Amino acid sequence: MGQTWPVSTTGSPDPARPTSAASPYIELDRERWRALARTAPLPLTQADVEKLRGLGDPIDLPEVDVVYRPLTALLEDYIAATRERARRTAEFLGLGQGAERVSTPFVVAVAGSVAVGKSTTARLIAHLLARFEATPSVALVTTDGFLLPNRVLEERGLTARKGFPESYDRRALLDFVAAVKSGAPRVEAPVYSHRVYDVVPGASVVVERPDVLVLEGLNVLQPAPRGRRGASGSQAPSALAVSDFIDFSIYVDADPLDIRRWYLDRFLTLKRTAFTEPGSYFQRFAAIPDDIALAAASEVWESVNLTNLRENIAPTRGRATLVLDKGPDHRMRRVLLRKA
Ligand SMILES: Nc1ncnc2c1ncn2[C@@H]1O[C@H](COP(=O)(O)OP(=O)(O)O)[C@@H](O)[C@H]1O
Ligand SMILES: CC(C)(COP(=O)(O)O)[C@@H](O)C(=O)NCCC(=O)O
Repeated sequence: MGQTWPVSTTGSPDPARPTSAASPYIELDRERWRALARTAPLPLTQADVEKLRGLGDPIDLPEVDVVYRPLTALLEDYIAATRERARRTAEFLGLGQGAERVSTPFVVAVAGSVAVGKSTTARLIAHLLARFEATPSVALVTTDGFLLPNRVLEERGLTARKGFPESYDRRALLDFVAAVKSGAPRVEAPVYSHRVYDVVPGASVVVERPDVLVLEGLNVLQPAPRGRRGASGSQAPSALAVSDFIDFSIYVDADPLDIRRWYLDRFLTLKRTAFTEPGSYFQRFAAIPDDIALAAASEVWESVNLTNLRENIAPTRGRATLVLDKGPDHRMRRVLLRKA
């Protein structure tokens, strides 16, 4: 509570303002980015508007138009360039009409804090990318399915560390993304339920070689964990990270005080809706007064989610291809795009 934590002191340098004069990013302020919407293709149709409203987020449609239409047009350009490179590589290798043989799903990752708006961004991007003729098939996977089951978290003393890198089955997540990027015809990802606050035994989402995989999660830009040394002192072969299989990454950024407010607002909304449902892990909160429930949620924010943001998530921001910086009202303030 009352946390003062300016964006520039998150433990990693603001990627737009590194200590040296040069930055690896091009910075576009709201007006400059907005101007791109005038020429970006595929304006929203009535069907899009209805579909987007049906996604359950309080989406401001003009905002979708100015932010996500240029963003998805840019992504389509990266996808086309990647496919062209695959075609040229196949030609170089003498694989004949083998663009297929080296071309795999384009993986777009969406990273950022709990409650910063990753899910909303990922859903919007997935919907908008599927409208393009070149990418009709788009799959969306969230990394929460790869969290260790509550039973295992308890055994390892990680119950209060949900969302921290060590709370995931990192090997399974890495294997999943590696299989998708290997062009495997069918890959399964486990599923997490926010209602029961646990991984759903036996449930999975199937990814069948889509044009694009949107992968959303707190830790998608995390570097590989430090490899354990084997008996011979040699480094264990675990140096790969999920980020090695990402083609384009988006870090959704905002002031932590704003994110905290969004977290608590969402908590209050859920308290009145999802928490009242039978089987909800948080049903006990539905019946207690708002101020008491909010005090408990603030404590979780400070001790779990803000700590994870500071220690593990914000330090990965500078690895993103694009940083989407949002103001207190969720409106985009600026976009940082990595120089080519
Ligand atoms: N563009 C937006 N406009 C208004 N509210 C938003 C927007 N993006 C996210 N939110 C709200 O902020 C909260 C957090 O967003 P969400 O996508 O659930 O975050 P995350 O997936 O990062 O935890 C939710 O209550 C969501 O409805
Ligand atoms: C499930 C999450 C860890 C997010 O997982 P992600 O999909 O980003 O991998 C997070 O939403 C969460 O529930 N955190 C636990 C702390 C809390 O209840 O706020």
